[in-house]
Amino acid sequence: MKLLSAALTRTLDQATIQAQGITSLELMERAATALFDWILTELRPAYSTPIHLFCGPGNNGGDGLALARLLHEAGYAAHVWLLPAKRYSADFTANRLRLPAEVPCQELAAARFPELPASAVLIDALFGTGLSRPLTDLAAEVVAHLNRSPALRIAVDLPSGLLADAPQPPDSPLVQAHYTLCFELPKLAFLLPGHAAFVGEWHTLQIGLEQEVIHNMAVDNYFIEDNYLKGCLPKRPRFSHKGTFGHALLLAGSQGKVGAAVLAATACLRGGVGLLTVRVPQVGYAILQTAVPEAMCLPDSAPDILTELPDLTPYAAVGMGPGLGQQAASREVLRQLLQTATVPLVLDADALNLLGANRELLELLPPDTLLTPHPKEFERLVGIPARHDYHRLEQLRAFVRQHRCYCVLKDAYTAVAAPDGTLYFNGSGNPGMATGGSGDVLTGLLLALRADKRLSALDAALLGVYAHGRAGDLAAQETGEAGLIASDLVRFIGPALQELTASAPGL
Ligand SMILES: NC(=O)C1=CN([C@@H]2O[C@H](COP(=O)(O)OP(=O)(O)OC[C@H]3O[C@@H](n4cnc5c(N)ncnc54)[C@H](OP(=O)(O)O)[C@@H]3O)[C@@H](O)[C@H]2O)[C@@H](O)CC1
Ligand SMILES: Nc1ncnc2c1ncn2[C@@H]1O[C@H](COP(=O)(O)OP(=O)(O)O)[C@@H](O)[C@H]1O
Ligand SMILES: [K+]
Repeated sequence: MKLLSAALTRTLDQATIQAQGITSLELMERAATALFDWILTELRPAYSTPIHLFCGPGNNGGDGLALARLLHEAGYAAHVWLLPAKRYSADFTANRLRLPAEVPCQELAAARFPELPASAVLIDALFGTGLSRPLTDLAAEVVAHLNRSPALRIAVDLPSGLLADAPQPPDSPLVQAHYTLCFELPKLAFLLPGHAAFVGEWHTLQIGLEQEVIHNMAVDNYFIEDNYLKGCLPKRPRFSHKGTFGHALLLAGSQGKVGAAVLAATACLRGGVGLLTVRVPQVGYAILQTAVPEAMCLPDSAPDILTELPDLTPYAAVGMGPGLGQQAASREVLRQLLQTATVPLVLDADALNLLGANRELLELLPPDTLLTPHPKEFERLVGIPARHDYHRLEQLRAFVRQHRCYCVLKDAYTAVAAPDGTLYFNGSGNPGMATGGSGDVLTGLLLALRADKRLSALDAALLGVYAHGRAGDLAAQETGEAGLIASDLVRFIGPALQELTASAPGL
């Protein structure tokens, strides 16, 4: 699913209007009807629930006015509050005129804000994608008033005050919505950590925008939908053998962190790898052989850290990093790996920290290497703290272009960056995954998918990131979010991958 800028959204509106031979007012009516349907099915308000709609001067306000009419016609208690302005959009005015006289409709004034008790529902239709500058004066006061209320706040299209695709000036007034309901496609702004407290839970409502036009739009941000990857993992051929799915090598673990190697190894096996060899220091040998009997173990000669790179000839992919530590000897193993590897690499955790601390190593990254930093590791990799969430995404694009690599920037909405700078945001997963070892599981899973020659680097990254989150969602159904631990993720990798597997055999 594409993520459109505000400008592209406007283009899409106009193209839909032309292609379908409808008026912009009819499109607004579709939007209002979709909002109305969602409110009725999801919130099921009582007829007596006061629904206060705060409407701005543009089409976002027009949506609010049309929704107020629909609610009133269905017997609900709609109250409209208008933000006075010098100019109003044509569709705002048309819907203002269509509002039945019985619907209470007043202009907002600083001295006359309505009381908004906990029992009320507030619809924020002040500003949407047309916001051109931060809110000030009366609009800012209204936003503060809405945020003070204990009532449920629902934002239409965007929480008012949020700029659609530009960084937010610090402390600018912003509605803190519990729900944000937008049309057809989500917005990039919803996926950024700094906006979570304002966007709340977001939903997309279908309003019949032209799919053909969306299809032809060039964008560099995508959202991975639930059904997008279904069937993308090739079915296993009947006569496959363990060589079909590749032999992976995992370099992981150090004194006190052998568990990271165990988690990554079990995840790699559950990810469908044919064979797995794990390189751990001596301290990890018995642990690994006991905890993961399916994996072969090739212990390093050093007692507590990795100091030697094994012969890479047998392996289809190599993963390095979980629990590694950052000793100089391990750095040299990483250097040798980068200099000699001719197969796909997956680098995580301390392998990334070593790259960040020894930036000359970045020049050695083989093309299509997959890196999986969390934001702090990413900051160490690029060496410059991001000024804001959009800046971090710019840094991410620049990084993958410069190093011709894939980078999985892990977060609530993990971004998979391809070497051409395209970003794919993942929506699966839940806060239960914010627990030690979740990232090690992802590394193991991605290593398995990179060892599978049937998958491209991009498909492996997208499938792995999505399946990791999906495993978290399946696990949380059993354990709850608080009780989820990384080994639960491993248990659900199989079911998550099964959902993504093609039903028919590939060629
Ligand atoms: N496909 C879709 O997605 C569909 C979208 N639809 C809806 O249209 C909405 C976009 O409507 P829109 O373009 O009229 O913009 P909107 O956000 O109402 O605001 C514009 C007004 O605000 C003003 N203004 C701006 N900044 C300001 C400030 N800081 N302080 C004060 N004023 C400020 C600005 O004035 P100006 O900047 O010109 O001075 C102008 O008057 C979209 O979010 C969705 O809800 C549906 O109807 C149909 C399908
Ligand atoms: N709130 C969340 N929603 C979805 N996924 C999450 C959330 N918090 C963490 N995750 C996922 O869990 C993993 C955590 O990785 P990482 O920070 O490297 O953990 P660790 O270093 O402990 O192994 C990432 O894949 C991240 O996307
Ligand atoms: K809004």
